[in-house]
Amino acid sequence: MLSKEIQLEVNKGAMLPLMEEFYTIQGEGFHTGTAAYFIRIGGCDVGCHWCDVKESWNAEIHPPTSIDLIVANANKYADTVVITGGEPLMWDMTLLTQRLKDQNLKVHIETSGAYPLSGTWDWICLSPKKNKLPTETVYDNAHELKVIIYNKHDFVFAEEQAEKVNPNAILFLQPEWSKKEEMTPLIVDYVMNNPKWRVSLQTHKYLNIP
Ligand SMILES: C[S@@+](CC[C@H](N)C(=O)[O-])C[C@H]1O[C@@H](n2cnc3c(N)ncnc32)[C@H](O)[C@@H]1O
Ligand SMILES: Nc1nc2[nH]cc(C(=O)O)c2c(=O)[nH]1
Ligand code: SF4
Ligand SMILES: [Mg+2]
Repeated sequence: MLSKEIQLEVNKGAMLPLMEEFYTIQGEGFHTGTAAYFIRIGGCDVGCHWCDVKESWNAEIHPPTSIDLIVANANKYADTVVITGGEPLMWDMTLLTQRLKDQNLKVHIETSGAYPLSGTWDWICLSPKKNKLPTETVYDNAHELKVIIYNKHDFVFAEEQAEKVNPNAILFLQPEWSKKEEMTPLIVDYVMNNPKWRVSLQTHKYLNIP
């Protein structure tokens, strides 16, 4: 249990349950191949059975950390910060993104969109999940839509999500890691037949980097 004081700071978004921070190469989606400082915030209740960071789900095991400390660390690295999780939009992102932007950092988010949009973002990567669909504000503001393909039905889900997202969003299909041998060839065929989509791979896993 957090003390009342710390709980109030977390509610304001002045402290956040920080799981890890690391400087790496963005492995996925539109910005693949570019250096970025990743900030992983704990807490997620979406429950994807194939999630590759299940250790992030329980916010209570990740220490509430002041955003001043998070920003000071981020500022030492590249000019781009990626906020991920867990599900970062479970928390109020207003203060964290303001402080990062005050340092002239570009601020990106990886989100399922399952919670209302908070914060000011240079890039929003929306990766919708069937269990808990995105809110309207995230569909309207996403810069990219990245749908994970675990089985054939996920192509149908991907088309439904493409109908809901704003028309400027760039569309990606990304194989679920454990099914990649089976799904990647289907994605390749799908993109050739439906060229509004692009392929996204988890390239950091091939590069053996975080
Ligand atoms: C771990 S999630 C954290 C951010 C947010 N909760 C979300 O789902 O977008 C980061 C990205 O990894 C993707 N992802 C998670 N597990 C994966 C897996 N096993 N294979 C492929 N992509 C995966 C998610 O869809 C999301 O785009
Ligand atoms: N290198 C690298 N790129 C990523 N892109 C999205 C990631 C995430 O977990 O949100 C991720 C990650 O965990 N590592
Ligand atoms: S929404 Fe993201 S963090 Fe949450 S379970 Fe799904 S992939 Fe994992
Ligand atoms: Mg990851």
